Amino acid sequence: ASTVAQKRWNLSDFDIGKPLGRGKFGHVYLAREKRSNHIVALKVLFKSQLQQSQVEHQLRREVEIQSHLRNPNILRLYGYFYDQKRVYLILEYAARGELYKELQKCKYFSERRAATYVASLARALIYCHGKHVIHRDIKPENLLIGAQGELKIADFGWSVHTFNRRRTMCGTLDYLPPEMVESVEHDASVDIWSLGILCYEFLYGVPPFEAMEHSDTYRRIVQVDLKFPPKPIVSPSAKDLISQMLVKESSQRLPLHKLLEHPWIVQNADPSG
Ligand SMILES: Cn1ncc2ncnc(NCCc3cnc(NC(=O)Nc4cccc(C(F)(F)F)c4)s3)c21
Repeated sequence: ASTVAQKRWNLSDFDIGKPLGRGKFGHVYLAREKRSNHIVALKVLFKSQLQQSQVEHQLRREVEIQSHLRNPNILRLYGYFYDQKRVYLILEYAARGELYKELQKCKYFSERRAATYVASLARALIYCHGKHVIHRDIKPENLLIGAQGELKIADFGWSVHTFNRRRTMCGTLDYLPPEMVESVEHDASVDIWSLGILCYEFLYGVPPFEAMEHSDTYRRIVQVDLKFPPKPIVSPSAKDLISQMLVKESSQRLPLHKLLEHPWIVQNADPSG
């Protein structure tokens, strides 16, 4: 039988449902594939905008990379199709939506919830790095929540196979490690830095180097100006983990498999993830 990936899809294969969100390049809709009744998310991208931003090659790379990734904490990209004006991404549907909205609602997460998310992201990144893929854009906006509350990394639009490493700047600087902000060579340890930023933001509700001006954020990142506010109360063990991840020298950052053995993760993360 032909797998999902080989079928040539088109819009008439789907019933389109409610909008799920809108990104810079287009909107996402709930959709049902008519023959199988399979619920998916359909991201609609305008070719004109992709051409304007010269990102078509990134989209092709994303589709290529995603077609080889299978992990419970990585949102599946089942396939794509296009018509005259648009490109459509057929995506796994994450029933509990966007993590950043959940973080805004709760202000910050409990240590158990934060550690559970960080551990599942670490496992997903170990899987990606094992396939020589670095995501490079780990931030709350790219994280979704599945039906059982599990975290799913989405949007590999900035991911690369680790032999080519160039990247142009775009989007928030907050999650970028020093070597990317300074635009020098970088490797999989960039995702360890971003995971450290995320862990801080899960616990405090804001990323550690946030500042009013880009120039101030830039300076705080390259100086690793890491401060832990007195509120909310966060365990010393959590601060120890974050301090081992937000290290300027990329080779000195805590490796992801060591993160899974860190006491804060062992004592707080729910093993099911
Ligand atoms: C909101 N929401 N709620 C539930 C839910 N369930 C599933 N998905 C959702 N949202 C979509 C999440 C995405 C996954 N993969 C993406 N990929 C992408 O957007 N790629 C992409 C776009 C434009 C340009 C480029 C390029 F060219 F620069 F590379 C790359 S977006 C959901």
